[in-house]
Amino acid sequence: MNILEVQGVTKTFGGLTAVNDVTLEVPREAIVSIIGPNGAGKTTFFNLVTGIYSPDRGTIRLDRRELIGLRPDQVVSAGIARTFQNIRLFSTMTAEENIMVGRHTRLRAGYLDAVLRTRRFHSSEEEAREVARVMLDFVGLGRWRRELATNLPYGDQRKLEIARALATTPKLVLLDEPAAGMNPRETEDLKALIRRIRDELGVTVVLIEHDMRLVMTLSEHITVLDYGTKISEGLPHQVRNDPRVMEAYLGRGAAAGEYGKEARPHA
Ligand SMILES: Nc1ncnc2c1ncn2[C@@H]1O[C@H](COP(=O)(O)OP(=O)(O)OP(=O)(O)O)[C@@H](O)[C@H]1O
Repeated sequence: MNILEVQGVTKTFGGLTAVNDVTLEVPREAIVSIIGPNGAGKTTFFNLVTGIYSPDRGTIRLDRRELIGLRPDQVVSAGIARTFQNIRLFSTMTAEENIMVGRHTRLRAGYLDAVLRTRRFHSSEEEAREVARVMLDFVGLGRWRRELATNLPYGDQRKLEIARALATTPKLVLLDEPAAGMNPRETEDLKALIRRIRDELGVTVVLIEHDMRLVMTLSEHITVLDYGTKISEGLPHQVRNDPRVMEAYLGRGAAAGEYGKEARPHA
């Protein structure tokens, strides 16, 4: 069964159609990716799913519940967490505090519920601290608990953001370019972490990513956007060999030089 069903969403900014009639179905406990050249509409798509923007048309359902019209915090409560393309940590707070501030939504039954039920907490702060501890351990940052976020190595800061998202006990997590700026070793670590998020926590993962090696080895399904439109989707090898996808990437490479959008052959 699909956990997320997006049907025909469109979002325009003035004259620009950033997302054009996009349909996407994400099976429960899948790891899927959205790829496409710069400006293809990927982040806008995440912003639509998370309630930052409202689409002009279309429907977005999480477990059959319509999300359009919900505020971003209500979308989090409904079960969707995300990370951002650029690191958005509070640099003057510790790793632990960064997770505690993210966790203001109600605790639902989920992987944390099982851990927390075995203990009695005297305050919600104590409980939030325990959640932070569990999530830091899960992403392998237990030793950085009391360290300022800004002092963590770059790859660990990105993991901290993931831990913060997971602390809201989502059903679905959206990761916007999680490997951006990572070295190959950090990227390998990240890949293992994303698999564990799905395998051990049962959380469905949708990622936007430019690192094609990561995308091709991690994703069970890939959707390709170009100029806001879905131009291809399928298994990694199907997408990799799709001439429309190659053309989109090569065309956009050319667009960075002399060619404008109009000069570029359309997929
Ligand atoms: N708030 C906004 N107002 C106006 N235009 C916007 C807004 N947000 C996005 N756009 C435009 O929509 C298009 C899609 O942008 P978006 O950031 O979704 O692309 P992307 O695929 O995530 O790109 P990248 O890979 O570079 O992050 C771009 O042309 C962008 O300039």
